[in-house]
Amino acid sequence: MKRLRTPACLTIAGSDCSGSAGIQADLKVMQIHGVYGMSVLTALTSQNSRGIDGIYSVHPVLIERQLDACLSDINCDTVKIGMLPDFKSVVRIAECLQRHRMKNIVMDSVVISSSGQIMCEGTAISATIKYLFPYVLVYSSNIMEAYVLVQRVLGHCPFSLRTLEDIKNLLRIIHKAGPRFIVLNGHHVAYNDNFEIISSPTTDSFTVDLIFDGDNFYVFQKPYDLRYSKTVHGTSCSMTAAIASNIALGKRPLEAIQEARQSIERASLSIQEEFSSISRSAQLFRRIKPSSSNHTVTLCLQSSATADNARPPAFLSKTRT
Ligand SMILES: Cc1ncc(COP(=O)(O)O)c(N)n1
Repeated sequence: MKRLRTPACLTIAGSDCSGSAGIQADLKVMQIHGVYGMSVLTALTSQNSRGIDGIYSVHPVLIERQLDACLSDINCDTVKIGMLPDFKSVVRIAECLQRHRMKNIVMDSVVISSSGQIMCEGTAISATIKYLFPYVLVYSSNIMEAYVLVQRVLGHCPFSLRTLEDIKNLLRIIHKAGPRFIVLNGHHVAYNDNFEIISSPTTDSFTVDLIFDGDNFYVFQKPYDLRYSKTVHGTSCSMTAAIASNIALGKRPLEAIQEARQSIERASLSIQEEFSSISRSAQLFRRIKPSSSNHTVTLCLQSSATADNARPPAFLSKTRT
């Protein structure tokens, strides 16, 4: 059926003055996908590819006013949430999103930046779990952030991270707290053939990304590649903005997630390392190509307890392990 209007997406995030992460990355990615982008700023930062040296939070009242201004005027298909600096902002955002009955919420966990900077107060994480998680459709994080989150959910993490099964258990706990789909970026962690985490990767080591939908784990195993850990900062902002855009375009969550992962991964891998950071950033955004919706994705499905009933969507061709 022909679309009558351009899909619209709202990003609630911090500003990255250097243009690679946060609001700036989100709007670029939405534009690439042909989605109309709106933005609510939660914080101003001074940063570049080497690190972050200043964070200034926007007053929660002004965050709420920005949100009301956008949502009371423009029909919004998807909300993408990034940096949430403090408790009060989270509470205001949660109230406002409920008031406007926003359903398609995609959240990027912005707890620690790729340069190692803490991006929010601890109480903001607790507020996110309590007030926002019940409404989150897709939640995306890396392993360290997932671990910090589980510590906040349970008060402590009841196991240490030694194997892939431990990582899956983190996702099971997060899923119980609310988000319906969880995307785990695992490219910093290396495994051996027994799926044990190893600290000194060899040429045989591999990494694992996961998607969990509450029933099934979709497992993406790749050779450990140093290039993944050297990509431009803002890669996870771009990936979640791509997921939000795909959902705004009418794709189902698993399809939206998988296409976004692939397009960002392809773009990241083709970046030429010899160039300056600004040029690498420019290359990333230039090379993000939204996937066409009718391609087949081959992935490896590892089922949880419901293995026998597991029925992946038709567009995923599965191979069981
Ligand atoms: C405003 C803002 N939001 C998010 C990130 C995280 O991105 P990364 O972890 O790639 O540094 C960032 N650096 N700045």
